[in-house]
Amino acid sequence: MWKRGISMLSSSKSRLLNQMQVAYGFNACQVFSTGLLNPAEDAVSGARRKPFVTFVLGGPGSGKGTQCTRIVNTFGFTHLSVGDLLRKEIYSDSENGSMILDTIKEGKIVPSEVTVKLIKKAIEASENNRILVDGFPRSEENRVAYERVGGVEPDIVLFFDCPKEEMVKRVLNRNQGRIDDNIDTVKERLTVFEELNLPVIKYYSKKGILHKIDGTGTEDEIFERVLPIFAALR
Ligand SMILES: Nc1ncnc2c1ncn2[C@@H]1O[C@H](COP(=O)(O)OP(=O)(O)O)[C@@H](O)[C@H]1O
Ligand SMILES: O=c1ccn([C@@H]2O[C@H](COP(=O)(O)OP(=O)(O)O)[C@@H](O)[C@H]2O)c(=O)[nH]1
Ligand SMILES: [Mg+2]
Repeated sequence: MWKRGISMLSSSKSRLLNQMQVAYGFNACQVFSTGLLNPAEDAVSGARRKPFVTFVLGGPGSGKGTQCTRIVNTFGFTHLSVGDLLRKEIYSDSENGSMILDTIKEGKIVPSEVTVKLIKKAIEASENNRILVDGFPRSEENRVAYERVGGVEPDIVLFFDCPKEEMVKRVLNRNQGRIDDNIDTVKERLTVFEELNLPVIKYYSKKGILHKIDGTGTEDEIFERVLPIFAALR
């Protein structure tokens, strides 16, 4: 399985992996053959192994999606952006489409039963056993609802810590035509983040699985802070 992943890497990514080998003393084969980041199926029994799940948290515009793309390209994870899953629902014939649209427009949180179902389905459909869940859970209620339905627990949680002013600047410059990238919605989203999402982050910190990452600086500088976290998973 890892061989297929490696063969898809472009030469620039291979270069990065080489740099990582020098910097952190490991190589791609070691990363992909580790006991933690192992193939999706047991070679002998064919049974599905528990995936290695990383939750990626941070305020709006903190750089979650950007850094997830880097992690996917370097470490072969599958990226599940929960915001993207919800946006897809809006444009499908889903009965929840207009409710989801209104909720996102207002900067509030979509009811857990909707989100949890979408995440569970996406994880189960993924043939990869290295998964990034980006942007969930956004509240303690989200977290508990997910645990209740037997969703896969995160092995680690990343938190991109970024000052509010920087997050606002990034969101207003995002330019992806998102209905929630405006000053009124972002203000509400920041309030929701502080009131409802920070307690979840605290919870994972107490559990000892949180990696708090300074989310300021260039994308490259931030990714340099992310690399050792995955390097340590050998
Ligand atoms: N380190 C950075 N410095 C400046 N802009 C960034 C940085 N990281 C991401 N961005 C830009 O900021 C915006 C928000 O980033 P994104 O990854 O979508 O954040 P999130 O998923 O946390 O909302 C995007 O337009 C992205 O290109
Ligand atoms: O678990 C989630 C993830 C997203 N959202 C909604 O989707 C919006 C956009 O989320 P996304 O993660 O795409 O935004 P980002 O933080 O990346 O800007 C949020 O403000 C919420 O309204 C939600 O309700 N639950
Ligand atoms: Mg995002």
